[in-house]
Amino acid sequence: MGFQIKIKSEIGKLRAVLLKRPGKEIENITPATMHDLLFDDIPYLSEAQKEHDRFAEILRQNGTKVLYLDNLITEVLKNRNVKSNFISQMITNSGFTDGTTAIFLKEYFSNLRPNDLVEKLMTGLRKEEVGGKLKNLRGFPEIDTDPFVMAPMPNLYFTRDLASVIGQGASVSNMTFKVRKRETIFLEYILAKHPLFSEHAIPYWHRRDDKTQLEGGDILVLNNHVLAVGISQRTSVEAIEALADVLFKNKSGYDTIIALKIPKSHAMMHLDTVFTMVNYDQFTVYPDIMREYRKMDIWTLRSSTKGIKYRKYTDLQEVLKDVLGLSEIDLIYTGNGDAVAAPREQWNDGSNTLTIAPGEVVTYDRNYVSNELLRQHGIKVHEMPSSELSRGRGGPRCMSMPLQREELSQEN
Ligand SMILES: NC(=[NH2+])NCCC[C@H](N)C(=O)O
Repeated sequence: MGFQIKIKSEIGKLRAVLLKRPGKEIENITPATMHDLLFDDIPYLSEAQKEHDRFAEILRQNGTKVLYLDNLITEVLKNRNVKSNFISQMITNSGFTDGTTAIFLKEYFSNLRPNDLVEKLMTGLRKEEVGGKLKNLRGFPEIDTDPFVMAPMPNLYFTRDLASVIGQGASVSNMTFKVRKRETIFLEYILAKHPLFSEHAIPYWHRRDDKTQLEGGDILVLNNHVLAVGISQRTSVEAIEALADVLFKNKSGYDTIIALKIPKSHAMMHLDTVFTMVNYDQFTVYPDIMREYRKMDIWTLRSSTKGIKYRKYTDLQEVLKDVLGLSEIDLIYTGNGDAVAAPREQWNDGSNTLTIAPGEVVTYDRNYVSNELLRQHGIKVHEMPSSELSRGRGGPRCMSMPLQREELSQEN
């Protein structure tokens, strides 16, 4: 029943994807915490779930196998030893390295069935749920203003950021912000222990405890040997160097990285919020990332016998042509580059397309200017509802982690 993870492009027909349906963790966002939790508003959960279910349905209708993160981790945790190690890791990573709270939490979580354990960890653990039983200072409600002993993980529905499949290997992220750091533990256990994946040994290009900071939203697998990686709020230049080193020295198939510097801001936290690939020679791009016509800071890192070779570019179109060996590149601007529509639609992830086959994408319906433009450029657009999910600052690409795509017959 095992299958091999394999991603050799951004656009090959999407065969299998990992999603997380938003759950009760969303209801544990408050005005006081939303900023730290990386939200700009509090989504209405039941609508967000309906929107997400429609997303999954569009994917299934188009031949994609949809796997859910919570189901997979629940299956993994049926093994008692694995469950015990997993609980310890979650507790340590929640800041309880030792002492009576850690001991209490270990026992508390060990007594939960795998599905309840998963739900509780994702939703967060309230003081009042354990207060009476937690017989130390932490158990007193007055000890601080935080209602949680363990914080919720509302960003889990952005599965993209937790890991990326590159070729036939995986890069598990080291998340920038504390509130997202524990999310990757789920991924690490799923990839290492779930029977679906454990049949084929997975090479790792990056791991969650690697020192360098890297998130999946910054990685685009352009073809079978070229990656684009954002130098961003979430991915450091050191991480890109380390990734290049591992990919180039191992049999990854990857010999070229395009590193693109993007603004370090919340609206553009990852490369995929401003740049995605939708066809062999077509890309969406948010024009404001360019200083002037097509200009930005871009470097290529190429594998050579003397180590990594660097080249600086300033023209996005030129670097894409060079590296992909194409004579023309079609850049499709978010909001048609309009002074108002472009930033408005970028804010709601108008550039964050999930490509499900060459020239075929899933987008948010609210970005109607960008969607219309994509259609004018010959792209087939499947629109999904987006009032609530968009409040988390992520679109269809952020909400999906591709596990397997069909290889392209005509590799560029
Ligand atoms: N791949 C992406 N663009 N993901 C969007 C993540 C949004 C999330 N609220 C965060 O700030 O982390």
